[in-house]
Amino acid sequence: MGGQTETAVKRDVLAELDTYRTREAKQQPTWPDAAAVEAASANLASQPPLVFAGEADQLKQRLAAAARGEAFLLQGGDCAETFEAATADKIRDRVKTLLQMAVVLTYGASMPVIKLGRMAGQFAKPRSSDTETRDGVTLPAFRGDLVNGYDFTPESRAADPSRLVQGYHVSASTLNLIRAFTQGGFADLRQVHAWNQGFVSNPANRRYESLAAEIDRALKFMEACGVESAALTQTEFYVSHEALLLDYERPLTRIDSRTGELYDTSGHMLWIGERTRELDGAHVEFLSHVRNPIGVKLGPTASVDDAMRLIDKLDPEREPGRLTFITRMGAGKIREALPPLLEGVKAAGAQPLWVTDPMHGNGITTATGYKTRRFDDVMDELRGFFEAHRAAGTVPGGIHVELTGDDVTECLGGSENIDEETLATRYESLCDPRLNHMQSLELAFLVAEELKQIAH
Ligand SMILES: O=C[C@H](O)[C@H](O)COP(=O)(O)O
Ligand SMILES: C=C(OP(=O)(O)O)C(=O)O
Ligand SMILES: [Mn+2]
Repeated sequence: MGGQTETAVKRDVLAELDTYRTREAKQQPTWPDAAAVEAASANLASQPPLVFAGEADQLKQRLAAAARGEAFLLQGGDCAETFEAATADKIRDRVKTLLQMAVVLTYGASMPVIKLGRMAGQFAKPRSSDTETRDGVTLPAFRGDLVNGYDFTPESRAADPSRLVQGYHVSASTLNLIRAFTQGGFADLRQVHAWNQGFVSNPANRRYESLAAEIDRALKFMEACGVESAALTQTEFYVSHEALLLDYERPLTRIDSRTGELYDTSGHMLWIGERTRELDGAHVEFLSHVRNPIGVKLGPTASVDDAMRLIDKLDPEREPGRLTFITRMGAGKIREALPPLLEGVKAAGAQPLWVTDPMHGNGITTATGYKTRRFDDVMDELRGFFEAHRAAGTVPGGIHVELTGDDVTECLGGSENIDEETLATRYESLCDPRLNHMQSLELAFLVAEELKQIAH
């Protein structure tokens, strides 16, 4: 192909991608200075990709296995990552928590677990309201560190495009550390006890300890038999975030030199949120043009028709692993809302990966103003998810949760029995309440029980 022609082909591919600019993009910030957005965008466009297209393809294959019931997806991390909390200790504790949960699930289900962080890019938030009022003062709502600051001052809450570039660099250093941890020996299964160290002692990690002891024995047995495998010493770990801010996603979208196809290189998997999944909206249009695995959140108002149109638009070829539906119905609604969706999509012959987000349909606000969730509701939605799939004969392929390795008090209940008064002691989230380390392990044990029933 001549140089001229190749340039023309690339131009056409990018022009198609840019169709999204003609569609309505909800939940975008009001940037005060268009020239500064241009400059940030040009800067991002000149940066190296954060992930390699081949890795996104590999994840797609793993997700395809999950959709067939041959693997299980564990997707988790903060609601809103922050620049300040992108420290070695906090990243390590989140990775450790996910590795621990993965061990519990793998052991329970005898199935590979795909580890996918809500990490290294989860910096932009859709909000119910554009503004926040405190003591009679109204300012723009906090939209995530990629947009503005959390401090309640006019300066901090003004949208600042230079944050787009800062977010790229924080994502790069986060991803670098994740890669180092998971490839460099930290994720070696012989560290299964070490991942539990440093966390406050609690019933869930004591239960974990006894499972870790069993795994240890099994590993020693395998070692004695001469079994050696990289699968025991390293682990694949992928990253994902909501592709909300198109001024961030667009300049990080690149043409893959191997295939000439477009990939959004800001993360391995990108998802579309409940508030931005309109079929004719900019987010659906944008992601329809990239080849990464894509998720879409589906809330209780989603119809079979909505789901089928999204499938036709985002996955017209029905490519295995391409599309994940992340349902977030609420504990009180899942048993009514999910079965018809599963049955309708199945009847139409489609096989997306079905994942449950048992967090976002269960939000409540306490009298004292804390956004929280009851751990019991989260567990109840999880059970409802497995029930619905059992009844429909479809595959419950994974979970999507907001969690942290820190000992926070953001969700009510769990075996520590966090109550409304306790919430104030260590409520650190800048957006939604996360499961703490113990609640995350408890949840993993429950899911493992459910998966065991399927396996046997
Ligand atoms: O994850 C996010 C929240 O659910 C979303 O940002 C909405 O939060 P809000 O209702 O506090 O704006
Ligand atoms: C905003 C989120 O979810 P949803 O789009 O399902 O409300 C989220 O995952 O943080
Ligand atoms: Mn959230």
